[in-house]
Amino acid sequence: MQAIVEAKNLNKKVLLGKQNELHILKGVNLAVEEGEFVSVMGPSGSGKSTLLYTLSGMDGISSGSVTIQGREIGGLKEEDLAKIRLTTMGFIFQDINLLKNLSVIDNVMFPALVAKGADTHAVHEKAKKLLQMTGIESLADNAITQASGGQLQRAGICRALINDPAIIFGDEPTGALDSKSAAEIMALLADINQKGTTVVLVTHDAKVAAKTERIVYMLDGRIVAQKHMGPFDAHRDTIKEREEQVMKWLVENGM
Ligand SMILES: Nc1ncnc2c1ncn2[C@@H]1O[C@H](COP(=O)(O)OP(=O)(O)OP(=O)(O)O)[C@@H](O)[C@H]1O
Repeated sequence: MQAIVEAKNLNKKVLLGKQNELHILKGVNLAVEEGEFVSVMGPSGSGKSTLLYTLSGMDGISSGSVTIQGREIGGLKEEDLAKIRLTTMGFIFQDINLLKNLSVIDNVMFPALVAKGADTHAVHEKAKKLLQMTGIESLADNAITQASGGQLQRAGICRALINDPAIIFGDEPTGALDSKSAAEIMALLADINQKGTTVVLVTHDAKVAAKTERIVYMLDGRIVAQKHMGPFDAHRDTIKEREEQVMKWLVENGM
């Protein structure tokens, strides 16, 4: 299996004032393979979001390297990096970041229309299919202010998928949702992953992590433990058992 995204000895430092430097990521090594479903856990401030943003090239790094599909992104021009982000990656955030003056379907279509020469009709058809897949097709023409949190998150997933990304990054994608909506969104992400898209998400929630194949645990800017759960198989496993395994692992490792 080839790594679709890989960090080698990744360091991220930021200057706080003139004198103080904060070392956020401290020599992180992580290879995510094509088709994997990975979650990143760890206490608040351990560097999870920073890892996600540096892996996706949304944030720069101080030293080390990040490669996406074998291509090191460190030396790329912003324009080239933006193109890679647009065509290779989808992003789902906790605070969904949809544009308030656009309808649900226009929000979903937006990243595809940014590309020059996009076929608006084809993009519209594809957006409709995605809305259908996520069960919110009836909201297509509604203002996003009329949608619930779970519905907005579904729209966010549709938007993340519109350019057929090879990889989806999620920063607490279920963090703002009630448990029923969170479970539905996770089922959707698992389904997308089964169809071949790599998914990497940050979560505080053991129930969310239990649905992923591999859990990476961060502490103070380092990856200190990993757990290979294997793919969730609804015929063989119950999510409750997997969640208990995750909780046990967290406790055993003093996490
Ligand atoms: N641009 C920045 N400038 C200053 N400090 C930063 C910056 N980005 C992150 N930090 C700090 O780096 C640390 C790691 O932040 P990060 O958001 O990656 O952690 P996290 O594990 O995702 O936390 P949480 O679970 O609370 O979201 C925190 O102490 C944060 O305040």
